[in-house]
Amino acid sequence: MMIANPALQTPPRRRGLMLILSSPSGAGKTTLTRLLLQNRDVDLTLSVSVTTRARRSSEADGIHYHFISRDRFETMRDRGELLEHAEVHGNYYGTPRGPVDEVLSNGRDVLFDIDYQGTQQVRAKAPEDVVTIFILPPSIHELRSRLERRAEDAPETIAARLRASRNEITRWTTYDYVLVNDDLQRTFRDVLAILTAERLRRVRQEAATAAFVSQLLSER
Ligand SMILES: Nc1nc2c(ncn2[C@@H]2O[C@H](COP(=O)(O)OP(=O)(O)O)[C@@H](O)[C@H]2O)c(=O)[nH]1
Ligand SMILES: Nc1ncnc2c1ncn2[C@@H]1O[C@H](COP(=O)(O)OP(=O)(O)O)[C@@H](O)[C@H]1O
Repeated sequence: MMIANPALQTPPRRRGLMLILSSPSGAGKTTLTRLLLQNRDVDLTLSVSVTTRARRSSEADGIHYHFISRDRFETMRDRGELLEHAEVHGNYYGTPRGPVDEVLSNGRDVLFDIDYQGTQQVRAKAPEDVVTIFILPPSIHELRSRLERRAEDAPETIAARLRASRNEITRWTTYDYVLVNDDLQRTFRDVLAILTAERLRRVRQEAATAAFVSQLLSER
């Protein structure tokens, strides 16, 4: 006779993880993020940052960023509403804490497109739950071409981002994984492989596996 065990009918979900993508401007974070979010099997929720930079013509408020004033940013920061924040290329960027906490507490995973400063802050707060990937361009020449082809920024903005890219690139050593984004589909497959393996880590499956193992061991 089968005896229903209510604890096994609703196995605990694994811990949610935080997948962080960082790169110099133009290496391909936004493109990879779009591919990840478009894929129905991936099940990631994007953390939508607040920023004080001007909206690009391709961007929508509330989808790519929440575009806010400096005053509003400083209020959010001072009230502790940001999980992390940094000044990048002369603008403020930050991650609203509330939506991230909500997704993680439901056992789901959050995707972040943030810089190395923000990555350090999130890692310091939740070292066990963070998976970090740094995306490198195949060359500086290609990085410049991509920024120019994207044609979203003024020439002086592109020049400033290229100058900053040299410092950003040196941060690769602080990341768990480093990918050279030459062939986009290949990089995307590598990101998926990392995500799949990280989701399967024992520490993230501990509660569900313990419940399963006790069921296995109770079999006669
Ligand atoms: N620390 C931090 N960095 C962010 C956040 N949102 C975006 N960034 C980073 O800010 C930098 C500039 O982003 P963006 O203005 O969208 O330019 P792009 O990288 O050229 O697309 C990138 O390195 C982003 O990863 C955030 O909430 N926190
Ligand atoms: N692997 C790739 N090969 C060629 N072009 C790419 C590749 N990845 C991204 N791009 C292009 O490069 C430009 C910059 O990419 P984007 O994703 O906006 O970079 P980031 O978000 O890191 O600033 C975009 O026009 C994008 O279509």
